[in-house]
Amino acid sequence: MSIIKIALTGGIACGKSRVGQILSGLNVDVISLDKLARDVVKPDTLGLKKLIKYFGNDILNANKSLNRNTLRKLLLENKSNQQLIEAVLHPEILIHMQTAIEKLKTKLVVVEIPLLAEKNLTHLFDRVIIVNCNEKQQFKRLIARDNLNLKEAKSMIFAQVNHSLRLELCGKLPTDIIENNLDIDNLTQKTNQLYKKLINL
Ligand SMILES: CC(C)(COP(=O)(O)OP(=O)(O)OC[C@H]1O[C@@H](n2cnc3c(N)ncnc32)[C@H](O)[C@@H]1O)[C@@H](O)C(=O)NCCC(=O)NCCS
Ligand SMILES: Nc1ncnc2c1ncn2[C@@H]1O[C@H](COP(=O)(O)OP(=O)(O)OP(=O)(O)O)[C@@H](O)[C@H]1O
Repeated sequence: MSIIKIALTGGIACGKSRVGQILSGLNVDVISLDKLARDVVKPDTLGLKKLIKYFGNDILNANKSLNRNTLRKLLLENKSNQQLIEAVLHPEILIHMQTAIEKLKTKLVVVEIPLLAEKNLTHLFDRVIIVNCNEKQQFKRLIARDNLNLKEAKSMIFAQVNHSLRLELCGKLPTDIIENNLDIDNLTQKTNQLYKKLINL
């Protein structure tokens, strides 16, 4: 039987990685596309070379690694930068994802994929988990975690679709929603419950 591929998505800072960590602690294979996105821009990669070609050496730190703050600013500056960065990085990220999935021998894999709905990638998966939280929590968590100002936080949130559109765009896939507005214990409890459902599929 082929592996069940479950997309783990949701708005920025709503708690996808936390859910991924909890599932990973339950021995589920979890692949993070944010992590793969870092791998494809390591020094000397084709990904980083292409970004340098478009944006110049200003996107590098003194040690030649990618300055992620600078790339984030460029991405948020205008739509054409965002499209360019995504056109360079997404194909590489998706190849890495397929390779990682092919290596697995388990019953299911969870892929943390922030832009599932935005990039219309639902056809690559069998099911979806959407982690959602209210806007107040989302701002609070994003600002605290990434040390952004309110304007930057707003731009990151508005670079993505909102929850109802995300839900609509994932419409064809069986969907589980985790509402993450309370504490970590509550999130752990909800994730454990979902885990029991998923391993019995
Ligand atoms: C903009 C970058 C440099 C910011 O790096 P940083 O280390 O601060 O954040 P990190 O990579 O952990 O991403 C945090 C979150 O930002 C959001 N995000 C990232 N890229 C995008 C994007 N292109 N559009 C909308 N939201 C995005 C996601 O919710 C993601 O989980 C980085 O996210 C990036 O390289 N983005 C382009 C690649 C991409 O689209 N990645 C998304 C996963 S496929
Ligand atoms: N229930 C919760 N209570 C308190 N803090 C939380 C809760 N859930 C998540 N957080 C915190 O909020 C921040 C955002 O969570 P997380 O990194 O899991 O979000 P994400 O959806 O993966 O974000 P991104 O799209 O940026 O990758 C983190 O600092 C995390 O520890």
